[in-house]
Amino acid sequence: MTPVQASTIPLFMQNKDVVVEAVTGSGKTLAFVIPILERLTRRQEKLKKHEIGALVISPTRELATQIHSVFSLFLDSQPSESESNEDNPSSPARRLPPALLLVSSDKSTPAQDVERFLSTGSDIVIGTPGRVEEFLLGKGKGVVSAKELEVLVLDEADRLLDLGFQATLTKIIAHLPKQRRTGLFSATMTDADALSELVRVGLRNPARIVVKVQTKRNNGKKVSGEVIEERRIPANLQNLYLPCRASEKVLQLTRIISHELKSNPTSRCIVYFATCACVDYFYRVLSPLLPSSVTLYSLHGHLPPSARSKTLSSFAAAPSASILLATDVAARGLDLPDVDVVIQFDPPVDPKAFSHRCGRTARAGRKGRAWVLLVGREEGYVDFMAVRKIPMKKHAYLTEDGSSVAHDERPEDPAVQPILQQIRKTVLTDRALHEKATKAFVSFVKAYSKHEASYIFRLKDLDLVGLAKTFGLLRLPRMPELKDAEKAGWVDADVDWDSYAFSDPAREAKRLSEAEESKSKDKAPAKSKKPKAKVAVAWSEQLAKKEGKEKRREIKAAKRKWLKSQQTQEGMKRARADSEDADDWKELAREERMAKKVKKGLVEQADFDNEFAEL
Ligand SMILES: Nc1ncnc2c1ncn2[C@@H]1O[C@H](COP(=O)(O)OP(=O)(O)OP(=O)(O)O)[C@@H](O)[C@H]1O
Repeated sequence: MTPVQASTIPLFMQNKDVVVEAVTGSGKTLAFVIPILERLTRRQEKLKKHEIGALVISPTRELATQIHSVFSLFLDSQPSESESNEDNPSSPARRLPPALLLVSSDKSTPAQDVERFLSTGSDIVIGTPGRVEEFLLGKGKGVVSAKELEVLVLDEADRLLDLGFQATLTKIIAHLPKQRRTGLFSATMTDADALSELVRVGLRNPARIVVKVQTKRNNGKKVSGEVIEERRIPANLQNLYLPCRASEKVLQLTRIISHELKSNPTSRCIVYFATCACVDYFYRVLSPLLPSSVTLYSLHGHLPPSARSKTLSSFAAAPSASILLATDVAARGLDLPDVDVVIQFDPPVDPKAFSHRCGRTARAGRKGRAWVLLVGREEGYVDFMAVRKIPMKKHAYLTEDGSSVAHDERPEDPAVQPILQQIRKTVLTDRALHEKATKAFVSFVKAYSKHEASYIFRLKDLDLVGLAKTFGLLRLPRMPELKDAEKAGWVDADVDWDSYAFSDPAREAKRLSEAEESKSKDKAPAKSKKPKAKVAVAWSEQLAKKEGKEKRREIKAAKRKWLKSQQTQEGMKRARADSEDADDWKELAREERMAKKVKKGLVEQADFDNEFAEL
């Protein structure tokens, strides 16, 4: 057993509630899987077909799926009931039915989940909060019985609570019997978290298990020469930060990858980006910048569930040099085999995610290396993390020939321009890439403004022009943050915007017909540019119009109020951030289009104000 298993399993078996904090990759999953199996196989009475005996809730579908497969390893290899009795007639152990997985998927609806449950009679249920709620209190209400439930486990408990699932969890817990064992597991159950959340999730007199990692560190000063350092990351993890300019981030990313591949040509690596749009974009433009042996994969929350599952299994099975570009959807819990390197293009918005991201490597005693790129005053993050017992070591800037130089006082790397040209060359092959680039850039800036360590990550310090270079933008997007920014060193790409085409024929045809339409509108007699003459409107119609406007205003106000109330649930806000980004983006584009029409006199200012003043 690993240390966390040796300390947790006996306590969980002895009717103790547990709160377990142990570093990533230390074996927490088996620390609850084994007691659950032990308890259920040793029950005096077999559970009835509609009864469940154990429930495991996890924050993401990927993680729930992984936990389900760990249970399946045991459940699929049980001897048949007659076999086990022949071997050991006195053994009370009984055969358990397959475990049930409840996650959102494009293959199964909540109603089908209940049907599956009734056909298999599962004793163990694993799922994400929404689907579990639906199973116990929605479609499965009155069908599924939790009366005999013995164990509840909340895996990545701090994340579940951060994500704003409190209300859902409270409802689920209220539905479970009080005589049960509850376990909270995570690598980041800090004291404050644990204590405040314990009450909420209804643990009773829990045992707190904290497995610490201690390493010997030579401080070079004392005579004894060695001090013991406590850290919240695995002992075999080499945790590095690399300072560079904003304009050099992609360059350094590619050089780190090449550097790693040089020492291990079959390296597997995960690169974390801030948003789904960034993953989507860099997945399309990074390939030509990397050695041809590398295969890229992308994983983020906007991909359909089936695509996410397929990517994960292909990456896990990939025989050689493979790189997974991901958002924090892949930060926690995933036990991907032999990941050697983790690179963070940018530290995560939630500082807790930092150690989880790093922890996808150096698992179960294996070695691993994690890198994070830091720009300017972001170096303050190193001290910020050190206080949280996550030490980092500085790595010098990587040069073209693979050697490294000190970052301080260094002029911008001359390779920035060639790499910018190379990315632009790729972007120019498809107009859709230009859209993706702009969207990724804007989403990055928005995500940056949401960093929880806001005194380190300040929007006003962000070198937007440098960043635009690293993203390989063709031109700077129109956004308020860039209005007063210093533009020295920026040159728009030389693009013929009229002929710059989408590679998708349908999109290109649409673009051309729209361009044609707007050309013919421009050629139309000037009368179309004149403001529309006011037509006398009956007072009843005016009233109806006014009422309509008021109603719309009310709806918007209610929407704003609702949004505000949601924003109080910090985590939920973050979870939605990406999709909101997309909506905001659309809304901004619409606003810009209408503003142009106002300028041309095609739309009245009052109508514009009515539409957008409240946004
Ligand atoms: N006793 C053991 N001996 C050897 N390997 C083990 C043992 N227990 C677990 N492992 C392996 O260690 C790896 C990490 O385990 P697990 O995924 O449970 O870590 P974790 O602590 O939950 O990590 P995270 O916090 O990242 O979720 C897995 O591949 C697992 O199979």
